[in-house]
Amino acid sequence: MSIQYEEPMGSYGGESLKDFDYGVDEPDIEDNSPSSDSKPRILLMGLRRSGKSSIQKVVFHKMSPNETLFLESTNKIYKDDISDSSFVNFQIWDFPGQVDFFDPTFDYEMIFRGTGALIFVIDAQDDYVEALGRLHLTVSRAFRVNPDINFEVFIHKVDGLSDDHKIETQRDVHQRANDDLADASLEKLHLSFYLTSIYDHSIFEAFSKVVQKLIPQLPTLENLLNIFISNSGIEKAFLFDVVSKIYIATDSSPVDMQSYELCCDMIDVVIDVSCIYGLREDGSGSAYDKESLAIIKLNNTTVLYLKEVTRFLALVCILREESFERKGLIDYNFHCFRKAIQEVFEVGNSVQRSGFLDASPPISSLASLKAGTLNGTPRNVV
Ligand SMILES: Nc1nc2c(ncn2[C@@H]2O[C@H](COP(=O)(O)OP(=O)(O)OP(=O)(O)O)[C@@H](O)[C@H]2O)c(=O)[nH]1
Repeated sequence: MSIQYEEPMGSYGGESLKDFDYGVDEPDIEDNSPSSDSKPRILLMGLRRSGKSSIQKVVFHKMSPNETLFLESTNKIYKDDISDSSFVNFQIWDFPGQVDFFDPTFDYEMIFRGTGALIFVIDAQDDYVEALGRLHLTVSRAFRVNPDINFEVFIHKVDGLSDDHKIETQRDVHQRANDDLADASLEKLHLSFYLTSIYDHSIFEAFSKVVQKLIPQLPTLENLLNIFISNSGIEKAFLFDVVSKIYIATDSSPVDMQSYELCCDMIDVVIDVSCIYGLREDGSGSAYDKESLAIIKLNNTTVLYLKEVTRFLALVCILREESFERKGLIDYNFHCFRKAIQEVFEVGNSVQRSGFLDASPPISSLASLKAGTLNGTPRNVV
């Protein structure tokens, strides 16, 4: 395997990678600023010790899974503002395991009204009968307050289960949870199930899917990625949020876990090397900036290609070595792709300011992206 850096990369402002994260925990749920109201809210709920805080720390704060063994029990709602990127712009609320809906000081109506997704975490290594009862109580209450919430169930800690046991557990949880909903005449309430563990990439994959459902621009992003890869001879492309390694969009070909893991590993390698060798003498600079770019050639004729798209997003592509010979074309198409993404941001920001969310495709950049085709000479179409 050879790693090639075409441009030097800086550092995350002199901090070690672990110190670089989205924000700080605020042990306070009172925040009535208009900006925080407009951000989608993701709730992490579930029984005590099911793994909620571990998920939040591993995905968004670079905590290593082993360190979660020492996490103390959460006793307040922790609000985490993930707002440094325009696309991944939300808050995560980590609930203590023992939330009591009958406690008059717990204003669940207010909380559910502003919620985009509710993640209910079930410990698959434990007896989950009590968790299923709690899941039913939680989602039925939330659904009555806000039927637009996406309900996501993480069947968590599956690292301790055999493959057969995983599938059996998922089937059983799915069946029982939906039977409970049917008994309560709540068939319209849709639950999505994921098998997760903090010890592998499954938690990042699951979180990616949860976050994607909250991105109104998703169809536009997918469309742009489809056009980009088909005109550039690329097999698979992911648009990554670099810090969390959540992929916020990919082209419409199926995602296989190995490709996703490979791309995640590439981001880790690039950022780690950049943190160590990319700093200026005085320690200033950034590990990820607009010059960030890396090419990794694997020994099976596959090339991994990473390029900066915005301050927080990177495009990571998987392609064959022979397609990479047309690097000029790929770079030209990438240039158009990046421009289109910037237009999506601009549209997103302006409609958000006017209080209306829509995702119209940025026509001009799409046109020029189509213009640089695999077999032709890149040219500009206005
Ligand atoms: N094996 C395994 N253990 C996990 C996983 N995720 C979390 N844990 C462990 O589960 C324990 C409880 O994790 P926490 O994140 O504190 O659980 P919590 O749901 O936030 O707990 P409360 O704050 O009490 O509600 C810790 O010892 C974690 O190391 C996982 O995917 N696999």
